[in-house]
Amino acid sequence: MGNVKTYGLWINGVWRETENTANIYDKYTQEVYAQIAVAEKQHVDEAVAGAKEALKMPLSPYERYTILSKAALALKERKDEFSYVLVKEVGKPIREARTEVERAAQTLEISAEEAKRIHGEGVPVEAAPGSENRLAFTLRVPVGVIAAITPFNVPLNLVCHKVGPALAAGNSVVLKPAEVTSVCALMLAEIFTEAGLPAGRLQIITGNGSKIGDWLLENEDVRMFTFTGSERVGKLIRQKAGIRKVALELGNNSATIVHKDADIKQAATLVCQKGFNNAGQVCISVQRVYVHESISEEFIEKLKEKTEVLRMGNPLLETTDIGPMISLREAERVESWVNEAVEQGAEIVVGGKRNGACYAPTVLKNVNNDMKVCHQEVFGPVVGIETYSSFDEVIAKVNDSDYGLQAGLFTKDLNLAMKAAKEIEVGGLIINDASAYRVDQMPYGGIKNSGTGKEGPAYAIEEMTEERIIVMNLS
Ligand SMILES: NC(=O)c1ccc[n+]([C@@H]2O[C@H](COP(=O)([O-])OP(=O)(O)OC[C@H]3O[C@@H](n4cnc5c(N)ncnc54)[C@H](O)[C@@H]3O)[C@@H](O)[C@H]2O)c1
Ligand SMILES: O=C[C@H](O)CS(=O)(=O)O
Repeated sequence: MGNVKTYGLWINGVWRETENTANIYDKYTQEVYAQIAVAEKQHVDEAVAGAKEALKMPLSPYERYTILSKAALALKERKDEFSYVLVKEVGKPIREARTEVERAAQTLEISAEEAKRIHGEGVPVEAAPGSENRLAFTLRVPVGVIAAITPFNVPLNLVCHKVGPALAAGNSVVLKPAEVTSVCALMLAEIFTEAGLPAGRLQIITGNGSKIGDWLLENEDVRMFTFTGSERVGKLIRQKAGIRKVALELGNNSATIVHKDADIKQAATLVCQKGFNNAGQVCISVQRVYVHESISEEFIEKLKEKTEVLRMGNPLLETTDIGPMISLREAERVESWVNEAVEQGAEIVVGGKRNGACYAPTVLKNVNNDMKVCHQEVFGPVVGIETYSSFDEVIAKVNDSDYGLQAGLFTKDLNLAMKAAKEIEVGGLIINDASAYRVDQMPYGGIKNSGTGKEGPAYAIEEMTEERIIVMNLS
């Protein structure tokens, strides 16, 4: 472990060593490639206190804009370095890693622009009898100290989706990245320092998720929790946060409909791309595909052709399409769910094999909603296909889910597209693309067990500010 770098906690603008450390593994080779500090309660309290103290020196919207713009630029300049780290700690193929870094820089850029657009509105209180001489307007003020807790799968861009808007809105952030992919988040400390962010505005605490989560939740100086991760942890945070603000971006078992009038080749290409990206470890990854019965054979054949040529292996190679899953345990879980589905009557069209932590991109047909691969979130490279005969039937199937983040629909019929837009219960419907379409300025967030609140800097800023009414008595 001679060349292994150890990262401290980032508190009040300095690196802090801790008694205990944890290993970060290269997800493909399983070698230790870095070590992170493991925080104790006093570190968390110190970070929150420093974050609160930093708020005493407010930053103007233009200062926030400047800092975030510089951070975006610095991230772009270090794209190769960040991409390499994402390959190592996530196991994400290098081409996807580069895309994540580009998107993270865009998220910071959009946040910078939004910092200049935060505004209240005039409120016509003078229309109330007796208030003729009054004038009112709202201000949007920062919430204060925000705790941001993030998942392993998109560990740079999803951190930027929290830190960017929070800083744009004038808050301080205490960030707790996922244990197994903490390094790219820690590297952001250098980016923001270089960009001129005052000490204390961004604190980064690493270590055990449930302990740090509880210490943050116990600290009443944290005024908001913004969480992306599993439904289980999201519910815990919601229970423990009390009356404080909570934004939750949770899981999904995303559906995509391929209707009989769809461009079948386009649908097969996009379902393949968006079902197996990041080995399916994407919250809007295509999981349930509903194909009209009249085109199902042709669609399945095309999807098979596209899937069987995907190359699985070393994520550092330019030619690799699918890298390892985040752990052997996760790959074994996916394998057991697929095997169980097969025992229940599903058929493997392609895939269904595991090599260590790498699980082959897998297409199943004849699936149904009693199978885990349909009704639970797979979070792995598995796409299950079911057929349908009527549009009302397929809308009911899509809605037969505890989740509601995004869905996709391939159809050329505008009327059906609009019917789906009104009736499918999701935060976002993507027409003529698969469920996993996201660009960083759009409102993004789910309903049902997929969470509450929206991301996308303009929308997250709404969540991360309080609306204050100012009423002037002019008489
Ligand atoms: N909706 C979205 O935008 C979105 C995006 C990415 C991932 N996800 C979801 O994230 C999940 C996969 O990510 P994961 O495995 O990292 O999720 P996870 O819930 O296990 O972990 C997420 C974060 O929570 C922390 N944590 C763990 N226990 C905690 C506790 N008791 N209190 C507070 N924090 C705690 C972890 O350390 C980590 O930082 C999937 O369900 C996926 O759908 C959702
Ligand atoms: O995992 C879910 C992510 O939010 C999807 S994306 O990487 O932001 O497109």
